[in-house]
Amino acid sequence: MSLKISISGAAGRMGQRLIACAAADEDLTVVDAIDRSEHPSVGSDAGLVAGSGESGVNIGSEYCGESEAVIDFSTPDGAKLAIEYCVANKCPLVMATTGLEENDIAAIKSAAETIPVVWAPSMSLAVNLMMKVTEFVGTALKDLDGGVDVEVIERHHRFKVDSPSGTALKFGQIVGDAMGLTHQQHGREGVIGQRPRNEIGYHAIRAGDDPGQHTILFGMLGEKIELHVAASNRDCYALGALAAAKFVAKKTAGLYNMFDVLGLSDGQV
Ligand SMILES: NC(=O)C1=CN([C@@H]2O[C@H](COP(=O)(O)OP(=O)(O)OC[C@H]3O[C@@H](n4cnc5c(N)ncnc54)[C@H](O)[C@@H]3O)[C@@H](O)[C@H]2O)C=CC1
Ligand SMILES: O=C(O)C1=N[C@H](C(=O)O)C[C@H](O)C1
Repeated sequence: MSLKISISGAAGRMGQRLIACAAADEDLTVVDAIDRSEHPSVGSDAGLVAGSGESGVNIGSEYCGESEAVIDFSTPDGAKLAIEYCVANKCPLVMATTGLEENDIAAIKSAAETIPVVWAPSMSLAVNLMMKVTEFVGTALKDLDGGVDVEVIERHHRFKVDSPSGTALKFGQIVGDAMGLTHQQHGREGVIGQRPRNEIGYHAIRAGDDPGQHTILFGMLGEKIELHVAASNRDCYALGALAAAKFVAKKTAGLYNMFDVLGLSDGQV
């Protein structure tokens, strides 16, 4: 039986790749292609907009009510509507939108009390594996004599609106927890003095059409480690989100992440 899914943010860069990748998966059927009502593609066939051929589903702003999982790659406003729809209709949710505020995050956690939710800033296998490696390296270097300076450097396309990326913030949280680093420093300018020991530096580069790269730099005295992960295109995120939809559709209420989907949770690796 094919799983019926809804895509929120369907006319966007990620939405189009989700529509195209889902069309190539016989275990999935897209029943809703949701976008904001003012979007110029509303009323057009979602598959034609995505360049993957006619799908028979037009982009619209109302859910049809048949969905067995909603995938949201939109904006904080779109995410809010997706959460409200899923809670009201007891529908499993995959939340991929970044740049969320505290109240949005509270809404995700509250939703997970009644429906299953997968929430992750990156649906990529490689990124999630690198999070595990980052935790390992951070833990190993925690008490190193001479100290270790951690910098998180991310690169994305010029169209990205949130900064730093949700993934960079997650890398920072992981390495901060592992190493006991408490201060977040976003860029540096002026005569600000020597680098304090307890900070994580974040640097967000915006250039061209880059689909996403993250580097975690561990700077020591005499040597350094740079962990680097880069997307070649957006399908790593789309395919991860579709796997998350299949996962979440079988789960009971609760908050899950991509470690759960990929079998990378503690005790599984
Ligand atoms: N977790 C992950 O693996 C990834 C997350 N993202 C995140 O996904 C989000 C979308 O990224 P892109 O596709 O590049 O952006 P985009 O700007 O190309 O697409 C967003 C789409 O959402 C639509 N939208 C706006 N309001 C809406 C509403 N109320 N309901 C439904 N749709 C609405 C927009 O009209 C647009 O078509 C961003 O927050 C981005 O950071 C992007 C890639 C991977
Ligand atoms: O906006 C993007 O493109 C991406 N956003 C996500 C983030 O903010 O971490 C994930 C990925 O890096 C692509």
